[in-house]
Amino acid sequence: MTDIDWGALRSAASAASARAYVPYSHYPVGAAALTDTGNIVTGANVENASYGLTLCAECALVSKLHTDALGTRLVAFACVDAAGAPLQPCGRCRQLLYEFGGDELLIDGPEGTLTMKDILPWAFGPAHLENHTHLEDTK
Ligand SMILES: O=c1ccn([C@H]2C[C@H](O)[C@@H](CO)O2)c(=O)[nH]1
Ligand SMILES: [Zn+2]
Repeated sequence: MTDIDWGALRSAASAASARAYVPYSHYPVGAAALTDTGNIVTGANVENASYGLTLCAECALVSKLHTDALGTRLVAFACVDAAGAPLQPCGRCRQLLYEFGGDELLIDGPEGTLTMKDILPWAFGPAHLENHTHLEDTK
């Protein structure tokens, strides 16, 4: 798909970052994605006094994808820092996004469009859990 409105996605991500809860890092992150149903889903990071429990912006996004019925698959994804510059998803978030976008998910990169396969090669995903033999079935 070549007709992605990356400007609109970045704007949506920036708007979402204004809703970040970042009293500890003071590092707001906003994420936005175009879904298979043509909706835009967003998320912002939500920190916690127990720092390690912080939810990344992408975590909020994938949760809202389903809870707000905005689609089932992600088509294109953008993430921005407070300055509106493209931000690379952390490793955990790459895996979270892979579940709903797969190898073909388009990613807004610093020098053009990347794919999920570029930033998470040889990914583990839902396909690996299909048609496998359950341990119980072998008994
Ligand atoms: O992919 C990422 C990487 C970091 N953060 C957030 C987590 C934390 O609140 C802040 C600093 O790490 O940035 C995200 O939301 N997404
Ligand atoms: Zn993350």
